[in-house]
Amino acid sequence: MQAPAKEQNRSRFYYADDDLIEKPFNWAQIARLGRYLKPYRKQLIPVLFAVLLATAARLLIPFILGWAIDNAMDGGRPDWLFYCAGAILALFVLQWWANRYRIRYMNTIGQNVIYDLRAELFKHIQQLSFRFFDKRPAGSILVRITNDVNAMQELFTNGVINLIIDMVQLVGIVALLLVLNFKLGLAVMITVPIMFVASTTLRKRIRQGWQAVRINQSRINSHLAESIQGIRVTQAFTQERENMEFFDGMNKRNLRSWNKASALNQSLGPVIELTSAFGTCILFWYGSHLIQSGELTVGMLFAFANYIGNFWEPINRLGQLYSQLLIAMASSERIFEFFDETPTVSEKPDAKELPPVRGDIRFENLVFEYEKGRPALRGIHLDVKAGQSIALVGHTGSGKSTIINLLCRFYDPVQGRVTVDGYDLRDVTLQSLRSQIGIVLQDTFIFSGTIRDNIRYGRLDASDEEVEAAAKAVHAHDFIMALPNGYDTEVEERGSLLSMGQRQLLSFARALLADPRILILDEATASIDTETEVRIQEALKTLLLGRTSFIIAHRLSTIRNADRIVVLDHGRLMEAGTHDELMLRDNGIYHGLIEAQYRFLQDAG
Ligand SMILES: Nc1ncnc2c1ncn2[C@@H]1O[C@H](COP(=O)(O)OP(=O)(O)OP(=O)(O)O)[C@@H](O)[C@H]1O
Repeated sequence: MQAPAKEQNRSRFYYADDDLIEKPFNWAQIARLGRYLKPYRKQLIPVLFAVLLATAARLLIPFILGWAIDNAMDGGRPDWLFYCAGAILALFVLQWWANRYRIRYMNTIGQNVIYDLRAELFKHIQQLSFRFFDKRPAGSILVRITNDVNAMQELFTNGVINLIIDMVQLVGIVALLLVLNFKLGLAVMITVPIMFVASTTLRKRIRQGWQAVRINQSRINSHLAESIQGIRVTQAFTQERENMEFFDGMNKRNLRSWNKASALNQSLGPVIELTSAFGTCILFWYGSHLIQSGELTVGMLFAFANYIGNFWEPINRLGQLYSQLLIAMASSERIFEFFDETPTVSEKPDAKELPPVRGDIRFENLVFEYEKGRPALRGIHLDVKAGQSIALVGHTGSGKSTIINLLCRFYDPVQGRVTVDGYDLRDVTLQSLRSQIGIVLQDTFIFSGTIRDNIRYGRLDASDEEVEAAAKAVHAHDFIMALPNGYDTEVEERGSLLSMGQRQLLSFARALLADPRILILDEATASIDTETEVRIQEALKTLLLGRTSFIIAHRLSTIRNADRIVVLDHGRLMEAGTHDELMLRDNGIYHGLIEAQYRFLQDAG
């Protein structure tokens, strides 16, 4: 199978951190994983006890059988056979009961561990700063929370306990073999080093095979997430075929890597089986010699053969467990990498609560860069009085959103500071700051749920009356009532069933309900009809009343209505003033921008 050339040429969905799974087996990581079991110590003790009980029962059965052959059958006491059969039956029942208990409780513990892990990971990711998300596509984050956590599930429900069962069984059998007949015990164990060498060389290749599988799967998932999120763009640009080809290439590569890893994995079994057959040959050859010399009974040879059968099984399974462990190690390493990520914007230990603000805001000589050496803001100085509305204007990439990002403290400035009512943002808690800032984004985020839920997102304890009052104030009530179930209409995820203007009005209602002193508005760029424009402008007036507001403005009407217009260019504040003041500067940037917009509108008309 040849992967399409297109896919091979591209490095899309290749993440530098995929390479991380090349790291070797790591005990520190196992210990770190073990910490997740710690809260369940008490439940683990009876499970371990059940494991011991089941193993002891299992190991006793061959001994009883051997004993029965020597003493009941050979020894001429066939009546003892009845008791032996009874004992074996009792041991089987005990083994069955202990296994049932173990499986049930271990599943619960495993699921609880996964629950804890997932919850902790989600909580942690929510706290991470914007910088973290700048570096990673949403798909790769998604893969970690779903795939990598799921990969751990098998480890915690079956892996850990099987490891313990196999170890206990192995140790038990070795001890029994040596006690029953030291010489024969040693002889059959000659095969162990052979098996060890054969399986360790295979193990490395198996591990690399599974690593390749995980990388390929993670890419497929990232591509899937991106494709589904961007399906509209794909269809609009009729890129389905090329997307399919690209996906097909990834899918084939995944299939190939899976087949290879799986074949390697399965080759371990026959190696073990061959070695175990060799062990059985030694057993019968050397065992019959020992019987002839009177050092071994037939019954004990029978017991030995049984133990040997039970001996290869855990060794074989340990090999499989090892690959499972490696898969889980790779996943856990990627999960821990997230856990080790600390928010770049963090609260000081002595951060104060920002009291209810008036809304005086100062940007003092603000310098900021997203990437070193590429300043996005170069010395911004701006004084905003409480209640003023500021329109931020400038070419794309001039730094408008960056000012907002710093005001919300999504990032910290490289130089200078931002103050609200005289408080440096770095001295107050994030919660007390952000809870007093309302943000209305250009791409209004509509969650799945009802219209009412979506407005209430602004203030969760708002009553139905308050929700409706907010909707009325921003003129959203009429269109909501025209929907099939009014306020209880379910909106699809991201509000795809609502128009752009309707989504804007909903987000205004949401912001009004939250009633923040400081409001940030990223105005939608999409053109809307004049009637909606008028409605939105009226809604805006209600929304902005008495708040300090920053509007990344695109519509002329919004810009003109602002108390002050701030013009940015390449991260510098170039002009500030009212519309009339700025229009007086014939060669000014603002003057140029407005002229250009008029010309555009005239041409379009
Ligand atoms: N997350 C980021 N990582 C790296 N660079 C960024 C990031 N966000 C913005 N930039 C860069 O910072 C500069 C300012 O960007 P900003 O988003 O503030 O511009 P803007 O004026 O809001 O543009 P637009 O009107 O297109 O939204 C640009 O050069 C941009 O490329």
